[in-house]
Amino acid sequence: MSDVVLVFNAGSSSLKFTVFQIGQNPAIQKLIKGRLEYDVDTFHFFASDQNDQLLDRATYPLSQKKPLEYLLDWLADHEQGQHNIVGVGHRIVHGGPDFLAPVQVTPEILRQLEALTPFAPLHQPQTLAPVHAIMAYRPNLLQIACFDTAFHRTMPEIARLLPLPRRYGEKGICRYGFHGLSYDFLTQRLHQIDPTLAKGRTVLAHLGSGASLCALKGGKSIETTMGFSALDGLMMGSRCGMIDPGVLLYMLREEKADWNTMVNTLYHQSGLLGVSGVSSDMRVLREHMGTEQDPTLQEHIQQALALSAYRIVEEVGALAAIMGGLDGLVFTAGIGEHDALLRQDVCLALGWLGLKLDHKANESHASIISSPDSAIRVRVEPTHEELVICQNVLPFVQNTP
Ligand SMILES: Nc1ncnc2c1ncn2[C@@H]1O[C@H](COP(=O)(O)OP(=O)(O)O)[C@@H](O)[C@H]1O
Ligand SMILES: CC(=O)OP(=O)(O)O
Ligand SMILES: [Mg+2]
Repeated sequence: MSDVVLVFNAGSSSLKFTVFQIGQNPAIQKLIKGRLEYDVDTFHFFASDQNDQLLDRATYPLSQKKPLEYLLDWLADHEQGQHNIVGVGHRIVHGGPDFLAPVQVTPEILRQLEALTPFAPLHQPQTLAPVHAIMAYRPNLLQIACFDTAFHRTMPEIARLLPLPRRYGEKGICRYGFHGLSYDFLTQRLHQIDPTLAKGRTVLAHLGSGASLCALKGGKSIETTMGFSALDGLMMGSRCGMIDPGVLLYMLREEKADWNTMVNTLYHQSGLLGVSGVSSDMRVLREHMGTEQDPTLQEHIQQALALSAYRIVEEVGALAAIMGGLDGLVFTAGIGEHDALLRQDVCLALGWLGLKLDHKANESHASIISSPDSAIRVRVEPTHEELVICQNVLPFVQNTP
């Protein structure tokens, strides 16, 4: 029987899970990887083995089965006494001002994490759901919470402050930053493959359904585009990103918008979806670009794609200014890893900084996509938040080899 760690990575568009075998050589080895995706009234389940071969897939109406219960039952069936789960690691989106490192979840800690829900009203319940499910299913299992906010604990005080009356800061209303598990992975990876970028002035670009940039200087986060909430910064799949607060005041006063309407508009109806009127999903937009017959829709899709790249360029410039220059740019997550056209739009617009794109390398999603004489090295690196979570669980597991 082998010892395994189960990792949950709950995001806005899916719940990813990985089963890692822990041992000596290698210390961490992926055994099973899978995800749950949600539609309006159905969920889809996928699982693959260590060689990425499909093990199982299923679709059920949400009225018939609860997705997390289905996943835990599937894992129990699949385990069949082969694996001993020694710990469960979770991506928790918000650690607030106090949780700056991974922590073992107890009922009291869980209450404290739930109390942070007003800071991340959509993400916090999503990322805590697997914790609740495991507590109900196997209450004695070791559970470790790993925080998206923790990597940004190195941001200077000035980057954390919001220019609001002091009483807001005293309530924890300040800038935190997110996607920290992904940035932690990329930083570790850069130390292995490109120490110059790991130690230099590098922008890490996590471009998925949620998207943000991190200014990494000397191996530490000194600034990031998300702030108090995961709504700030870049334009995203269905989130607006940074927006003039005057627009919110207009919605409140002129449209008499209530909290639900505001949340729905800003989190679910904006971004790529809002501007294109077609989809929040980059792949769908790229497909439509080639086939859309309606000229107005064509134009709207084009504008959504252009605005998305424009906002990235704007924010890379801002982070370069904060770091006093730019040595590297690293693209990651669903869009960053796979969408060569967006990378091209961003890199061409940054040509004034001396960035030179190697078009062939970019089109083939090579690891380095800048040309050798570029002043800025541009890389494409798959992220692996689950691995960082597993690493964080190991010190808590007693008798770890
Ligand atoms: N081959 C691809 N080309 C373009 N975009 C892609 C591709 N694969 C995934 N994406 C985009 O990546 C985004 C999802 O990124 P991901 O990192 O998986 O998000 P999350 O972790 O937030 O669920 C979606 O917009 C999706 O369309
Ligand atoms: C913090 C955040 O935006 O997460 P996700 O990308 O999973 O939505
Ligand atoms: Mg993600």
